[in-house]
Amino acid sequence: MRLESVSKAYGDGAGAVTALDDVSFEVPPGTFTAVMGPSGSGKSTFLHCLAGLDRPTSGRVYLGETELGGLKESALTAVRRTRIGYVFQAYNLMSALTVKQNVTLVSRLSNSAVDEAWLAEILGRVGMGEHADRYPNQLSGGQQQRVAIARALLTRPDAVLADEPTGALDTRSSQEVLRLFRQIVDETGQTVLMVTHDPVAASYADSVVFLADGRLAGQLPRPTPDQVADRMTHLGNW
Ligand SMILES: Nc1ncnc2c1ncn2[C@@H]1O[C@H](COP(=O)(O)OP(=O)(O)OP(=O)(O)O)[C@@H](O)[C@H]1O
Repeated sequence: MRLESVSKAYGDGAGAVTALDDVSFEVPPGTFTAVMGPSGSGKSTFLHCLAGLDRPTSGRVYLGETELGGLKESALTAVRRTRIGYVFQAYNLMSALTVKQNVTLVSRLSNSAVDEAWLAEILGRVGMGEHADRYPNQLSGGQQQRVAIARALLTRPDAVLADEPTGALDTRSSQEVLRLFRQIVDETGQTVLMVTHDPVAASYADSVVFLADGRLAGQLPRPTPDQVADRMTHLGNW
């Protein structure tokens, strides 16, 4: 995944806000990257542009060789549905559906056949194999987030993009989710990109990219929580 000179402005005239300002960045395939920066620095916009959820005002976004800006809406929807998995802070599970039904909902809505063996493997991988018939309100926050991760993995996406996936979780559940992301990268070679405010969460990544005022403000390979916290302190309020 790659951003080339991407800028994104919201609104126009005197009220315009520049959320991203000429950002170029490549997410190396098969790695775990964390995105950090002060509140309002453009982290979610960065993730949304990479994910094709938001179209940049200028610049180009590539997923592999595919330039997302060149795609018609229907083709972009297909890329979003099959090649990218999303995980959000609020797990966004349907309360009336079981774990298994939640994980397969999008496939069933698009009339795609569900590979039961693959579904079982994915549920096992996120540690939810024994809870496949439970409803979300019978699960802890960490378990619900692991269901959301299983849902993101169902189409065997090239990349999983996560916006504050541990923001609502306690320390132990956060650890489970972060270990799972680490495992996805190390064992399947998929790419994970995660926006976070938490230096400990960021330290699970191979590298941290920092944003400030919509611009790239450095990168930290093999981060430790202390190094990340130190960088963030120098970037301002967070
Ligand atoms: N839909 C929108 N309309 C107008 N302005 C927006 C919109 N989305 C984001 N912005 C503005 O763009 C800037 C960057 O926002 P963004 O959500 O990307 O930052 P962030 O780093 O993810 O913030 P936070 O850590 O608080 O979630 C902010 O000034 C924000 O107010």
